[in-house]
Amino acid sequence: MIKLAPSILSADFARLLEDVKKVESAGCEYLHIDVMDGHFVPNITLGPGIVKSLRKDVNMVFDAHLMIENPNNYIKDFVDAGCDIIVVHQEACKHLHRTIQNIKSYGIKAGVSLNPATPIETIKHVIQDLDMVLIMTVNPGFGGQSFIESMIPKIKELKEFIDKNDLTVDIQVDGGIKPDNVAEVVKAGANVIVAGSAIFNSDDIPTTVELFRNNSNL
Ligand SMILES: O=C(CO)[C@@H](O)[C@H](O)COP(=O)(O)O
Ligand SMILES: [Co+2]
Repeated sequence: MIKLAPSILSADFARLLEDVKKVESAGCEYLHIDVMDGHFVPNITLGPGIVKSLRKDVNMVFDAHLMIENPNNYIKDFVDAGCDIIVVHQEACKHLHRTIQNIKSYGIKAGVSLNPATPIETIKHVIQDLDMVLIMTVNPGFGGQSFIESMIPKIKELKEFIDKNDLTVDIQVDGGIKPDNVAEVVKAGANVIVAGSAIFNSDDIPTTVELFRNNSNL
């Protein structure tokens, strides 16, 4: 069974709560919150204040994808805002082990994200502490980009590593995932599917969500 995580980057920020309620009532499990600082990635999005406001009216699992420099300095703010999972980028953490422990010290789930060019090898010594690994299937920064096909063997490699070492770690994929390629990533081993433009730009969100689920049933 996959978990669907619509990315709010493609929501209408002027109608954010209204849009989020649409994906919640369509049965999506996670709300994927893309936080960008204009340094780690060129784009700027939102901070913990907006997350805190949404938290009051939304019951989905809040999955924060921090695309920011020095994420360790902001973990507490996002925990206090109500995040359930915090994902940091391997490339943004000088002391990745410390940041993972910091996230877990608040009793929430910790994840690490890998840019397309970053090998699985770089998280080999911390993966036993993780709840989720995020394989970026586009270069981070923007919604609506094309899926990078060469990430399929990377997802498979991660899945094999997890199974071989008897770990319980979710594999999240993010970027360019649509109803017509979801089967491919699920077959490779992904079980948490981020989709921004495919869901929020759809005229019929419940039908699109159903299509994602039907197509991922292998
Ligand atoms: O983290 C990011 C982009 O950096 C993503 O979460 C995107 O927002 C996904 O959008 P689509 O590619 O599904 O439109
Ligand atoms: Co994201």
